[in-house]
Amino acid sequence: ESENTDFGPLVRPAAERLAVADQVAAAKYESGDPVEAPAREREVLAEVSEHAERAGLDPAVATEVFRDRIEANKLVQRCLISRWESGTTAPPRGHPDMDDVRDRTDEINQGLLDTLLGTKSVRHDPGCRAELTRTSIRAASRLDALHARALGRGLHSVCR
Ligand SMILES: O=C(O)C(=O)C[C@]1(C(=O)O)C=C[C@@H](O)C=C1
Repeated sequence: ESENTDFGPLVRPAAERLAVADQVAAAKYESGDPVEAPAREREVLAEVSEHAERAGLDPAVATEVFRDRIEANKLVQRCLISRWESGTTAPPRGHPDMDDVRDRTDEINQGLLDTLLGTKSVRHDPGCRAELTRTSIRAASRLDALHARALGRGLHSVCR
């Protein structure tokens, strides 16, 4: 079966964004900063909205999709940090620089926006939900349970 479904380019960077959540969690675990970073969220969403507008994508739609990505990201961070705090799993030893991690997130966001534009017609197709589910199940098989769940959460509003 082909990997190359219409949603592949949308689901892959979503999974990649969640891998970055581990790094964000490690940095916050170390610094004690809260998972929630409202100023950064506003910055991300303003950027998304502006880029969407320029690309001819409904900014409200793009914002909704990215709010889900952010929620998924926070789900992973909260869960990992509580595991590390409770000693369920050993905390990471090192952590990356937060600015580097956010630069990486910006790159992924840009790629995601491009694919949102490229998947406009399939996202409006009545078969969207089924096809999206198929693609995400395949991608989730390479993830642990937490990231698989978060992947689903992050894709809530992809289908119109
Ligand atoms: O940059 C961060 O601090 C993150 O945790 C990432 C992220 C995001 O997904 O873009 C998620 C939660 C924060 O509230 C802000 C942004």
